[in-house]
Amino acid sequence: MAPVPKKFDYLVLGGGSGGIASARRAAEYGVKVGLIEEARLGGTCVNVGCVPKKVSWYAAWQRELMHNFKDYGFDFEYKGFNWPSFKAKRDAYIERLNGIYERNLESSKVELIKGRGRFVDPKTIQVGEEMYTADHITIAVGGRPRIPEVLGAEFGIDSDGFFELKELPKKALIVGSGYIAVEIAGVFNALGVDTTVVIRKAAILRSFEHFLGSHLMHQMKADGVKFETRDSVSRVDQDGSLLTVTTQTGKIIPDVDCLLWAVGRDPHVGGLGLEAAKVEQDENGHIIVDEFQNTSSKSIYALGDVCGKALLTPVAIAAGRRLAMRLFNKQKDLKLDYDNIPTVIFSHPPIGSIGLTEYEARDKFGAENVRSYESTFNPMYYALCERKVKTTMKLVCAGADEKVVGLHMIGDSVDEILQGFGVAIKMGATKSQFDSCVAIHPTSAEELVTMR
Ligand SMILES: Cc1cc2nc3c(=O)[nH]c(=O)nc-3n(C[C@H](O)[C@H](O)[C@H](O)COP(=O)(O)OP(=O)(O)OC[C@H]3O[C@@H](n4cnc5c(N)ncnc54)[C@H](O)[C@@H]3O)c2cc1C
Ligand SMILES: NC(=O)C1=CN([C@@H]2O[C@H](COP(=O)(O)OP(=O)(O)OC[C@H]3O[C@@H](n4cnc5c(N)ncnc54)[C@H](OP(=O)(O)O)[C@@H]3O)[C@@H](O)[C@H]2O)C=CC1
Ligand SMILES: N[C@@H](CCC(=O)N[C@@H](CSSC[C@H](NC(=O)CC[C@H](N)C(=O)O)C(=O)NCC(=O)O)C(=O)NCC(=O)O)C(=O)O
Repeated sequence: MAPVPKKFDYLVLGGGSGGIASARRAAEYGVKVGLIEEARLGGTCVNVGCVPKKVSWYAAWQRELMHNFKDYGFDFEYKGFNWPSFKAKRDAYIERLNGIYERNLESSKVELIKGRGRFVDPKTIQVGEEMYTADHITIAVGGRPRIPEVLGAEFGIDSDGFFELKELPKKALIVGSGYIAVEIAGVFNALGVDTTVVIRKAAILRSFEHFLGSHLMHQMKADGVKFETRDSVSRVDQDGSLLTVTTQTGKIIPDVDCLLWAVGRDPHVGGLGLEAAKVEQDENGHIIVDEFQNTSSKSIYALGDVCGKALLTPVAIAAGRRLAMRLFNKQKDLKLDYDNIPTVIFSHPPIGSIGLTEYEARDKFGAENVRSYESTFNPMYYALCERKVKTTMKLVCAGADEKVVGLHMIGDSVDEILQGFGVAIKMGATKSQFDSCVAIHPTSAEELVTMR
């Protein structure tokens, strides 16, 4: 006889950024919540994403600062970097976070169900031998790295593998041109790895405002990163611990000790029983949702990376919390506004972007109604330094009142500058309102309120 399902008010499938946030917020309203997680709590962000990535970025940043120590008068000699020691400390931090998240669930009275969940029908999820049911079910199972179909692709690693590396490679080849490719290339290069990025087109970060990718590529090259453009990997051969990579245009790249695929991510939906749940997916496997995170199946919702839109932790968290408030706190019209989501690429230097690119603004408002302001400068930090890293900032404005509809920037500290300006843009600020705020001098951010 099939076991009697254990009943919850709210079941969340996936204990990553969106799932945890939604489950804990729902529990605040006194409902009985279960959270199903098959791996380490915290999901991609905590375990193999934002958190260990940002810590790695900080390590690379320390190394970059050292290049300027002499220029600032310090008697300094670089003696090397101990990756195993750094990795051990980074791993210990993640383990601490896993524990904090488990205790947070306990204190929120969310029941953690460990194991892989699978729908058997639209109301029931099976985990191992147990069955669970709920009035409302949210799918927040995230995504996983995509591996291209290339002969010998299995000899490469993905971003998950990057965080497992026991030693720093000597010669790395990174395939891809998006967030992960440029972030990991930046870390490797700063830490002394011979780094090449293979891109199938001529530019990186092509979905962003054009100058961001070109400026970053210029700086990465100046810092020693090599690019193979308009090319792709056609086969990979292993010879002992080293790889030989052959490209479509016939280049042979020998002695590679780390080949890393960074060509996008796919929704983690295999074996989830979405058909049994009557949950529809798009042609890429992403779960189709409406603006309230409702799927095609009544009382089943989906959010975060599995929906394929704005794959960012704060997006998953915000959608999860709003959904819980809509379902359990009578905020029946609450939903996440996916417009003007700020995003940062932790490259070297970092990139910050929100809103429309200039092309998108021209398309939307007509070229005659769009005006852009741009500023490129050497931040004062580099005034005494031989090595210069330029900053560029661009405001895209539309309409007679010059509403700021896009802000794009690359340079030191833009990662921290963007959040506050994001608030202003979300509030509908105009260029003259930007200018009405007196500058803070000397900072990079002041450029944004003094542009002409
Ligand atoms: C290398 C990297 C760096 C990143 N850096 C940033 C960054 O700096 N800033 C940022 O905003 N975003 C960043 N992201 C993106 C961010 O990590 C994701 O957008 C975010 O984690 C998505 O949250 P989620 O809840 O949708 O899914 P996830 O966090 O992926 O959580 C899904 C969870 O569901 C579990 N699961 C899956 N299937 C099942 C099942 N059947 N049963 C039980 N459990 C299941 C998984 O084990 C996982 O724990 C990065 C991503 C990567 C890969
Ligand atoms: N800082 C942050 O907030 C971070 C966020 N993330 C999130 O995770 C998502 C996934 O990251 P990522 O994996 O970098 O994916 P992205 O979507 O950012 O970039 C992948 C790029 O790789 C190129 N590509 C695709 N297929 C191939 C192929 N077969 N061969 C060569 N190149 C290919 C494409 O660019 P082209 O068409 O130009 O070739 C594509 O845009 C990001 O979109 C982001 O939302 C990830 C890391 C950091
Ligand atoms: N802005 C700080 C962030 C520090 C921070 O958030 N640290 C986290 C680790 S990153 S943990 C990864 C990510 N957290 C966040 O994105 C932070 C969320 C923000 N504080 C908020 O509440 O909205 C996440 O997946 N959250 C899901 C959730 O919490 O529901 C932590 O220590 N957390 C312990 C705790 O929460 O007690 C920084 O960058 O230094």
